[in-house]
Amino acid sequence: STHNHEQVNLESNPISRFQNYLRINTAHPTPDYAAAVNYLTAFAATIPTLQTRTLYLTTPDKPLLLITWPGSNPSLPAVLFNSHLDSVPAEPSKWLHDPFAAHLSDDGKIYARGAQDDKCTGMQYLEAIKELKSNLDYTPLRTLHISYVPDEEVGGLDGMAKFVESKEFKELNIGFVLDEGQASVNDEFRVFYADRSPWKLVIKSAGVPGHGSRMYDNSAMENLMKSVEVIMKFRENSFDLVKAGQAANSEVISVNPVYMKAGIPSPSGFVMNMQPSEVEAGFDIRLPPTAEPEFMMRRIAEEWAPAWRNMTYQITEQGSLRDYLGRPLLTATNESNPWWSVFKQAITAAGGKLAKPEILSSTTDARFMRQMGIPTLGFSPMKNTPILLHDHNELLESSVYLEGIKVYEHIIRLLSSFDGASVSEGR
Ligand code: MET
Ligand SMILES: [Zn+2]
Ligand SMILES: [Zn+2]
Repeated sequence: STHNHEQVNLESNPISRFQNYLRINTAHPTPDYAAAVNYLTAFAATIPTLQTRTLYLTTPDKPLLLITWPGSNPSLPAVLFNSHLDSVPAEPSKWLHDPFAAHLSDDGKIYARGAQDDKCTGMQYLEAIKELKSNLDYTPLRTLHISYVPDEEVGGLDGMAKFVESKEFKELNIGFVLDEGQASVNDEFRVFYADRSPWKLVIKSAGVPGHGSRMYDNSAMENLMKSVEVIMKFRENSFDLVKAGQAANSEVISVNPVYMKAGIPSPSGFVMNMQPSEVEAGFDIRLPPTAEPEFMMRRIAEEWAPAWRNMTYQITEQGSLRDYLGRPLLTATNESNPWWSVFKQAITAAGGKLAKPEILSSTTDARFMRQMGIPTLGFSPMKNTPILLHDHNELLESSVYLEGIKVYEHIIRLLSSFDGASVSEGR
């Protein structure tokens, strides 16, 4: 391999190792995947018996790192732990500390883009294996894989979506997957059995241009604003259900405006006395597995961006809501799924409490594995932690990070020594 291990700064303790990983800027739009893969590869090389492979499923700048801990019975389906290499951008000027400095405050908080989402899990997996190997000399029965994938934050098309379709993935014979979850604000760990489906909606309106002083019908701006009103009313109805305690955030269809593009630019800002002839707005929509996509499509075509109001629209659906038989992508969290029982036991063994399983309100690469029929749970061991993913001042307490390593030690041990599941169960 071409990796240069000498350049990598591997500290002697887990917190500094985590900080160094966080300092690698893998934020979009220019994630340094090579540096992240180099770092993880170097760390894995310090743990005996771990094998590493780098796959290039699309372009050379989008590596996918696969780390393998061979089990004593390779004929049993393997367990996969997944983590994405990339993160969303950060606006440094709005943070208390540089988002890529991984500053450790006096009260033990690590500030960094990716601290929660999800560079924590990526390093915790390896730290847990390191502990299991060095302290317990444990050998797994089932083979265990860790995947580090690119591009999760931009929809996963060049990452996990490609990986699950590859022959390399099929050869792994994965029986169960653990992927990222979300922080818990109380002392119960959260676990997720489904994601919401992400749609990007762009609506555009064309209209009659004219003098800024004139009132007339059918301007592009008026047409767009009418749609915005209708959409925000739909949003309010969803949100009211949540506020009234009738549904969880993740159980309703959410729609949030994320950008607006309008106006005629001028050196000092925008031309104020002209009404533009073309405007556009973008919305982030998330559909729970229970939603009917066809129904939503019709609503958008007829009410949100109707052609009769001079509107056009584009929906980019990123990953399907259903598997190839049309079943919603849910992983069973009852006794029908033996992996679920083992996972639950592991949390108990770690001294943890588990909240009622939830649908994740955002979206992860787990949907691609579920689409392949592989039972997949979302889990990030962060309790008593504010939910700061994609936010300014994303942070993680070092004590929470260290406790997470312990939790993964139990999870990895129980899942990889589980001998009872037939492959078809839990799917
Ligand atoms: N994890 C990201 C999110 O939930 C990207 C998912 S695919 C749009 O926004
Ligand atoms: Zn994530
Ligand atoms: Zn994210």
